[in-house]
Amino acid sequence: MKSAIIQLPGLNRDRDMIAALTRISGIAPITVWQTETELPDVDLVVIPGGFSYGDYLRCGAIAARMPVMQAVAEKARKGVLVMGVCNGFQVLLEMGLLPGALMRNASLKFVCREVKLEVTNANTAFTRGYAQGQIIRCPVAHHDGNYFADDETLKRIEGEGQVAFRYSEGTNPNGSVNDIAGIVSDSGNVLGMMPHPENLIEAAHGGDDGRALFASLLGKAA
Ligand SMILES: NC(=O)CC[C@H](N)C(=O)O
Repeated sequence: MKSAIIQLPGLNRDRDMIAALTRISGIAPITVWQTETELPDVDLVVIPGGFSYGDYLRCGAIAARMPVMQAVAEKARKGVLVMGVCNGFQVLLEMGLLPGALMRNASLKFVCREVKLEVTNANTAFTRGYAQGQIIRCPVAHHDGNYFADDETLKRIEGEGQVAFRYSEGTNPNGSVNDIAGIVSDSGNVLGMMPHPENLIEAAHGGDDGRALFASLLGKAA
């Protein structure tokens, strides 16, 4: 599988994502700077986590308006897999590629800890390596992870199986409505999630529960 990683000033999880994709797919992703207007021919585009533009204005708002994002939106429209993790999720919401918004954590504090996630829909390109309802460990590190959507949108995404991951076992770290931790687009090829699966892929990380997500994308066993 060929992948591209978008790089923006202020991101800090891009190297972790590159390492995870390289480790699991055996092919290093192509890195694409924010000012590019075209993307290479790839199967997967990833917007990694961090603090693009210092989180000024709103997390992800400035990044969403950079030239490369039009190319990302075009790939999404064509059905190419697009994944945004943490700041990447915020960018995808700001671009309108996913519904809802991420607000300041209910605690008004930055949270950096491990949570439990339920794989709410194991029938997506990103989650098929997990069992339906499986509980996995995953780290989080953010201050704007409080997912919100209006009642109508919430009903739709819940009804259509667009909730991919939910915080479980009372570990919701940010006040997200319905414990939502990650969602897919109605077309199923765009995933946004706050937790960081790229930081739990091998023994040195203290576990490998994130591995199956990447393996799902590659059509490989975890
Ligand atoms: N780790 C991240 O990507 C953090 C995202 C964003 N800067 C926040 O704190 O909410």
